[in-house]
Amino acid sequence: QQALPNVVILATGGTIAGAGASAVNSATYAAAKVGVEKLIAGLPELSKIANVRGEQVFQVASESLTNDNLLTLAKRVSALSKQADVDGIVITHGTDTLEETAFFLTLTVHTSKPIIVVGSMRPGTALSADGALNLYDAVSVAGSKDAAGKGVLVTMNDNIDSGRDVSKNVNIKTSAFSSQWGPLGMVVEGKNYWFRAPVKRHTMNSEFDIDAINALPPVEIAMGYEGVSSIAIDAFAKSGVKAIIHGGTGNGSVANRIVPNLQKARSDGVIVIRSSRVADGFVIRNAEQPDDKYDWVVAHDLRPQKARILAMVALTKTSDTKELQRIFWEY
Ligand SMILES: NC(=O)CC[C@H](N)C(=O)O
Repeated sequence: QQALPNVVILATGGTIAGAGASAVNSATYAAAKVGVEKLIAGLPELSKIANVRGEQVFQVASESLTNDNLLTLAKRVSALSKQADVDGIVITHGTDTLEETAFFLTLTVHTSKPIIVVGSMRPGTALSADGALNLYDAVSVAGSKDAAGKGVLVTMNDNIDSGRDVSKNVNIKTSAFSSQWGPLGMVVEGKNYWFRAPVKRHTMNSEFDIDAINALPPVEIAMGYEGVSSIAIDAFAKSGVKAIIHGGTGNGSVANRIVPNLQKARSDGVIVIRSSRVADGFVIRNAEQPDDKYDWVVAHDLRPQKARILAMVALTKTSDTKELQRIFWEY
């Protein structure tokens, strides 16, 4: 229909495409089973709010996605966003790493058209399945003009969150996704209600462009905890990683016995990025560790898995630690 927006659904798998043996299987089921055509056919309400078509990009549980998958998906989103007959794009995705893909897309796809990443916590076969409404909301937001220019968004549980800020914070409830900075708005019965806008650089305003990125450098994460050894850090450094994200305790603190190992990694050319395993808050430069002296970078408010995404993207352009720190403040 002419008056309706054209929305493309890129399906990648996850619970939103999951199926269980019975309606009471809300947690025991197989992810990534239902194809995109069936997802669309199962939600006839979509045809009232958009001209929807689907593409099956992958059919996987999101914990198994690779860097190559990220590149493939982002390049497809970028190509579609340049088409005059596409007004918005929805990506259906497993929830386990949804926040990583959403952040990657918001850093690298140059468009102001709405891009929405969506998943569900229960398979479509379960009682009170959440996928249908989440997908309806995603298509609705993707087709609305007021969602343009806000970066990649996530619609889960009636909220509209920033793809940069949002994380999976509960692993078993439909209220799984939230951000310490709050949602940008809510979507109710096909209408968007906005309350805030992102201030970090994204999409049109990003210096990174997926059309120019063909490979991502290896970046690994080492956790901090009582009794931590240097085994992981030494192995990562030896393997040739370009950066190590240290998911430290508290304010990004680092056990004194592994500081020399991280210093050695840095002097061998590995970028060291301090983040925190604590869900909320942020890491302050030169607090806990002398970052200036050691030539380390801090991850601002990004959790280790989000810091890894930004590090990979940033390292496609620079390995200068001052530049990397600027990037971590700005994105
Ligand atoms: N709720 C989910 O989507 C989790 C299913 C699966 N582990 C995934 O991330 O794809």
